[in-house]
Amino acid sequence: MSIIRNQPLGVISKALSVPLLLDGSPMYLKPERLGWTVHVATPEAAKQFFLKTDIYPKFDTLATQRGTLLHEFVGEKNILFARDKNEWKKHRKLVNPAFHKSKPLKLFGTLGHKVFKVVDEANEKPVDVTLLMARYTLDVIGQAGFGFDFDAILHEDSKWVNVYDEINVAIFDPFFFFLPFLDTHFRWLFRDRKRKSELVGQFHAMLLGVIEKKRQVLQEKYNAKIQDNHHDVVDDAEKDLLTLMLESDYSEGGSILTNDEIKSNLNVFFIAGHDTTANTLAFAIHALARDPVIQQKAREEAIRILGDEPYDVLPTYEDIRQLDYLNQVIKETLRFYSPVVSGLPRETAEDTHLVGVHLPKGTPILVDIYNLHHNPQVWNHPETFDPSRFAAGGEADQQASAANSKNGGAMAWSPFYNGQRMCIGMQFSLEEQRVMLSTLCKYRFFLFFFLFF
Ligand code: HEM
Repeated sequence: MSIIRNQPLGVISKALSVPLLLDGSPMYLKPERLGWTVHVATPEAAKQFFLKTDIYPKFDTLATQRGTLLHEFVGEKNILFARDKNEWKKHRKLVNPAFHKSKPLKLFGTLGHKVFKVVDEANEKPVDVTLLMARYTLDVIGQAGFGFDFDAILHEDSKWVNVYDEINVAIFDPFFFFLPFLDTHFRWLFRDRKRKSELVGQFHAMLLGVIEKKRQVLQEKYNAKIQDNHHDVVDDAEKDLLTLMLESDYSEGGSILTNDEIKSNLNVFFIAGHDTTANTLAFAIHALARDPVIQQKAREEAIRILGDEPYDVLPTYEDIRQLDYLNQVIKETLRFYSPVVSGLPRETAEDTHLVGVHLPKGTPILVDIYNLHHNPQVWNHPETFDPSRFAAGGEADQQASAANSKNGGAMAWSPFYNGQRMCIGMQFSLEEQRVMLSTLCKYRFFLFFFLFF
């Protein structure tokens, strides 16, 4: 009934799957697109799953999507969908340095100032926070990803924002997502779908243009360096991910990833990094609006660290390291709302046992992040939003303590997954959230209800 009534995931989960965990079961079966799929929902089972990537390789998700708009958009070879270990390692190695440099805090802060402009211009009228955060993270991923300005916060009707939005909505259209054969075999019946495919082509052409241009600039810089030993003057933190990827490509001695592979990885950053962070930010603001006490505590901390001058500030590393309470709010938001409810499905590469349960070769399996985070056998009062779980020495620390480590306690909180294939954008996203939320705290958040009669 919950599904038919189109109720939120939390309600469906509470009604259907959480009860299956009450007797301490580590996993349950659920029908998915790939057939009956094992959903893992305890830290101990999750730990074994995360650490044994050879036994639980990614399912070839793209094989079921070849010819769909999703496949057209992300392409074949990239870090997220790679199933083959060597293929994945190649991408991760090239993408890694870009994510391990310091993060573009200045960019996060400057784009935040544009957000304030929108809020100020609303003049105390309600603001659609979900939309505004989606605009913010699109501008972040455009500029931090490949130095491209979508200008989405201030001009939501600009050409590339519309193109990207249309593609994004079309890719996850449930009709085509759950019936991919309509896309692969019957697209000719849907004229609008064909137009979406043309938009993907336009978007890709734009990306390839940017990649090619950056390659040329780097090649020239690289040649100049060889001639006059000239040193780079641009701060790594303010370089975009594409430049950092191409630079590490050069330091590896030439083009290891083709333009198509680089483009595919950039598209993955959109799929993996845009809505995920936007939704977390929107959920955090929602949680603060629902609880004035938590909101006030977060605001007092932000003012203590950033000051309450009338002008807009740009938080430094030193500042955001001190945002202890806000960090707890962010972590609790990621637990409570779990913007990624589960990772991409894996399948067992051989007959195996997971916490004593026999799983035959070829079984589809994933960690159900939402239910792991809402499992009453794991968390005290999981349906209460309580940031103090993440205070030093609090519930999360106790879970992760040495005494609980063999039971996978440290994996009880896994919004970014864990192990080798953990989210590479985790720190990037966390810094982005810390900058946005700490500076946005100068406003007071209220819930606004639409009443329909
Ligand atoms: C709140 C924000 C985010 C959440 C909750 C999140 C969550 C996740 C999860 C659960 C995975 C594992 C997926 C799987 O293996 O099936 C993942 C992987 C990944 N994420 Fe994120 N993510 C976030 C933000 C980002 C950002 C900002 C970026 C990039 C700019 C990013 C890039 C990636 C990539 C490239 C992978 C694949 C890593 C690999 O397989 O080696 N994510 N993310």
